[in-house]
Amino acid sequence: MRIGNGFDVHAFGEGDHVTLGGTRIAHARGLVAHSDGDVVIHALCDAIFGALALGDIGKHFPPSDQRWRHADSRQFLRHAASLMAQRGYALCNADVTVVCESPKIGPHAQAMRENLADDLGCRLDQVSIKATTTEKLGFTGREEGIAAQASVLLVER
Ligand SMILES: Nc1ccn([C@@H]2O[C@H](COP(=O)(O)O)[C@@H](O)[C@H]2O)c(=O)n1
Ligand SMILES: C[C@@]1(CO)OP(=O)(O)OP(=O)(O)OC[C@H]1O
Repeated sequence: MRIGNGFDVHAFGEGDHVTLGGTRIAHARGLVAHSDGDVVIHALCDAIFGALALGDIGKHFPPSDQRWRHADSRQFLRHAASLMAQRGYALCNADVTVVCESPKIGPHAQAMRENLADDLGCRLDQVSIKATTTEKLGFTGREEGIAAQASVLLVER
């Protein structure tokens, strides 16, 4: 059994939507990133890479590599899932907390879980998405960006 955790932040910038957990959510601002800025998937990838002691997302998909410019982060998650399987592990469960005042995540949580379960090749009940504000405190409270934190447990196949 192996445990991993991941954390990611992206700042708000110009745009009319954010992509979280592979789900496009209309919003007054976008997220500044090399890829699509999907903090949910980036945190989840880092949790998986961490559990496998395989470094972090920037090692696998360097921000200096133009291939990942505006990339769909779901391909990062599918890659992490394939490395997990190659090394003889399967996901027991993943739990993600999204931290932002807005957008509200609740109405999109089911769609996000479905995307993540598809990419991870697991059941829906193995993937949890939660959200919290920081009660207007700190950078998320000032709506300067979105943070996500992920935990995973991997089991031998
Ligand atoms: N971006 C968010 C933030 C929160 N939620 C939901 O609201 C509940 C209350 O949030 P608090 O920060 O006041 O505890 C939280 O438990 C989530 O269900 C959300 O959907 N999107
Ligand atoms: C995802 C990558 C891809 O180049 O770039 P960003 O979209 O900027 O996201 P970050 O969370 O900073 O992780 C680093 C990179 O791997």
